[in-house]
Formats: sequence, structure tokens, C-alpha cells
Amino acid sequence: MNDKVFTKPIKKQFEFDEEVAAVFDDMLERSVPFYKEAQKITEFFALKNLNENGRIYDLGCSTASTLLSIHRKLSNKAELIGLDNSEAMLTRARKKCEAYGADIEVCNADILSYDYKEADVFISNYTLQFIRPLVREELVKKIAVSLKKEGVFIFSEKVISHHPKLNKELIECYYDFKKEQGYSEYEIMQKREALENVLVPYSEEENIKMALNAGFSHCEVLLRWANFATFIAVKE
Ligand SMILES: Nc1ncnc2c1ncn2[C@@H]1O[C@H](C[S@+](CC[C@H]([NH3+])C(=O)[O-])CC(=O)[O-])[C@@H](O)[C@H]1O
Ligand SMILES: O=C(O)C(=O)Cc1ccccc1
Repeated sequence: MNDKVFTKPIKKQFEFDEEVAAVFDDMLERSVPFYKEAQKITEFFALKNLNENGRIYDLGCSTASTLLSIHRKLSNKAELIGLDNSEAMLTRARKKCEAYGADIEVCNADILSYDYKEADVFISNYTLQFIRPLVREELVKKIAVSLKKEGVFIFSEKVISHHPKLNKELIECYYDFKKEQGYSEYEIMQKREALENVLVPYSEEENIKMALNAGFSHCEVLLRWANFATFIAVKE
């Protein structure tokens, strides 16, 4: 279904409710530049770092698109676990997994309080940005602790620049992208307002610092387009 969520006046802050979940795959593909490329690069590095009988967690899995793309390429036995706290998203995730006959576990859980088992790979695409900064750092520490030695954490985020002029231009560049995707100026402004204080982006440097502070030995960018980036953090 096509995303028309912000064509009418908004009454509340942005939420991952039934209305958003129903159009979510279209919303993401039209709202995140190079979404499919970010998914492909996530899939590549996830598979490279997954051992036989290993485990991958996807935090904020939404409709399970990323885990399904990994599942399609999987040649060894592994446990794929998707976590999300929106039942509306998980209903769609389960339907898709069933349709593809994919053995993926999807759980309704808060990624902040979940009791993680040891894993080879953690993924969290466009989700940390919705976690309050103070607890965001704690979550990344928890991920680092739960990873095996040499395990990786792949995450994607909307990013800001601390150079005011450049930041303004990055946002302008992104709004041009959204217009090209068929969103009207009204929809763009409505969504911007709904996301205020809900989506809190860090800069590229702040994301890398956060990973290093959390115990990762290395973190770098795999892909960046204007204000969207995909990172990989490695645990030694
Ligand atoms: N505390 C939380 N606990 C669990 N889930 C949460 C929490 N907070 C938010 N979520 C969930 O995180 C997801 C973020 S969307 C991820 C896209 C996906 N990764 C993709 O690549 O297709 C990103 C976006 O919409 O920009 C939503 O499904 C929320 O319900
Ligand atoms: O659409 C936007 O304005 C964004 O910042 C990206 C996004 C994509 C999907 C849900 C929330 C934010």
C-alpha cells in the first residue's frame, strides 16, 4: 500500500502504529535514500561474519525485510531473530516470513530490556535514532557485551552535521530526494513536525564515538548519502 500518512493534518507525534505499519515498506523505500543498497551491504557483512550455527539479531526489525533478505542468501544453519515493540509491524513481519517459508523468529520485545544471548552479528537499521540518547549509549554497550569476539554490529542512521550551513544543505538535499519520490511539500513538513523530538539523529562522528565508548575496537562508515549512513562496528 502507498504511504499517504502525512497527506492530512497530523494530530500526534510519529508512532509505529497500524496506519504506519500498513504502508511501511513503501514509506521506507521512498523515505530512506539507497534503502535497498543499505540492506544489501548489511546482508553482505552480516553473512561474512555469521558462523555455522551462529546467531543474528535485528533490533527494530519492523516488517522483517532485512532478515528475509539475509535468509534468502543463507547457506549455513543459523538463528535469525528480529525484535520490535510494534505489534502492527510484527503482524506484517510474521505474514511475510510465513509466505516465504522463512524460519525467522520475530519477537515483540523492547530492545532496551531484552535479555540477549551471545551472537555473531547485531543489526539495527534506522532504529537507534528513535532511542533516547541516554539509554542509546547503554543499549550499544549491551550489544557490545553480547557479541562474540570478532563479532560485528551493523547499524544505519539518519545523521546531522555540526556545520550549520552544511547541515541546512543536507536537509535541503534530502527534501529534494523526498519530492522526487512523490512526496508533497505539505507531507514533508507534516512528517518533519511529527518526528520532532522523536527521531534524534547524531552526527557521523558522534555515532562512531558512541560505538568506541561502548567497547567496540573499531567503527567506520560503509555507505553514506547526504544525511543517511550505514556503519559497521567491530569487537576485537
Ligand atoms: N524500544 C524499542 N524496542 C523495540 N523496537 C523498537 C523500539 N523503538 C522503536 N522500535 C521499532 O524500531 C523500528 C524502526 S524502523 C526500522 C526499519 C528496519 N530496521 C528496516 O531496515 O526495514 C525505522 C524507521 O521507521 O525509520 C520500528 O518498527 C519500531 O517499532
Ligand atoms: O521520512 C523522513 O522524514 C525520515 O526522516 C526517515 C524516516 C523513515 C521512516 C520512518 C521515520 C523516518
